[in-house]
Amino acid sequence: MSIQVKHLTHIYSEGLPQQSVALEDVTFSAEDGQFVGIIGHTGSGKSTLVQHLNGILKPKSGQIIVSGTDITAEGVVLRDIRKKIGLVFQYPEYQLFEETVEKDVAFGPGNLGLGEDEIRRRVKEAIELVGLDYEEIRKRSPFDLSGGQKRRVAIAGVIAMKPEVLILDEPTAGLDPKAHRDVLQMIEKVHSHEGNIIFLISHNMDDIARMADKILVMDNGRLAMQGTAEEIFSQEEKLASMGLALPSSAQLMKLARKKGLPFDGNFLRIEDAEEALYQFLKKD
Ligand SMILES: Nc1ncnc2c1ncn2[C@@H]1O[C@H](COP(=O)(O)OP(=O)(O)OP(=O)(O)O)[C@@H](O)[C@H]1O
Repeated sequence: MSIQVKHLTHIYSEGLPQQSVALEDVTFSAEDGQFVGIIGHTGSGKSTLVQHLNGILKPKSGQIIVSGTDITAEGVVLRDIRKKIGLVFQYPEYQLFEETVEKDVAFGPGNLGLGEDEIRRRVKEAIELVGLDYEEIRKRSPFDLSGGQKRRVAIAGVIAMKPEVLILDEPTAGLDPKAHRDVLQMIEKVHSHEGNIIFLISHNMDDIARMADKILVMDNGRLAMQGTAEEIFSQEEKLASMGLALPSSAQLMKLARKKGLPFDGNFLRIEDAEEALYQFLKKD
């Protein structure tokens, strides 16, 4: 599986006084198993971009080639694209609607035309992958669950379709710190289990620095930067000009360096900062 996005441009309400150029000439690619983080200020075009990847939005111009097929071409069957490319919207729990968790998670695979046994197997696997107890939760109403549980059930519904590409638009928005950590761990688990391409939109630089193999930085509808966490977060001034900060561990160690403490490195992960501080403090 590979995705190539070429010169993608999208304009909302084109020709009307309120027209807005949400994407302009965006080009990048993602390969099998890659974890792609997408960052950028509010309104920079992140959600608009990912909604093109599974055909919800059509571009004004440009192409999206999914394993050799241009999904923006006339006559492409969107159902086939959505089998391969799953999108978890912001606050996906608002889309839960069935009476039981089991039925809700089964909805997507049911639409794929799979047999009952295969649907049941996938539902169980997806519920367990998102860290919920299948037997305990399957007959419960999704509406009686906690916020974090609802979010997981909604994500399980997309995972159960076994998408080759899984897109998550701010999956931890509004969750408390524990649920935030749990959902991220779950995403890492799904990624290592399924080996799919993941696109993760987040405002949390620590999460992106930790998880992404490749980062796309959006700014006013343009792809302003792309690269590894090391490449992106070594350009602090450029990020600041786009309203973006370094991960908090990198900021902390920068402050320590300013105070004359001998910390070299970028400290993109909190564990690296902890280890350096620990080694420093335990000396003599
Ligand atoms: N349905 C729409 N109709 C008109 N304009 C829209 C629509 N959706 C988004 N826009 C505009 O397109 C631009 C990009 O919006 P988008 O939601 O893609 O940004 P974003 O980076 O995902 O923002 P956020 O971080 O706040 O979710 C913004 O200027 C926004 O106002």
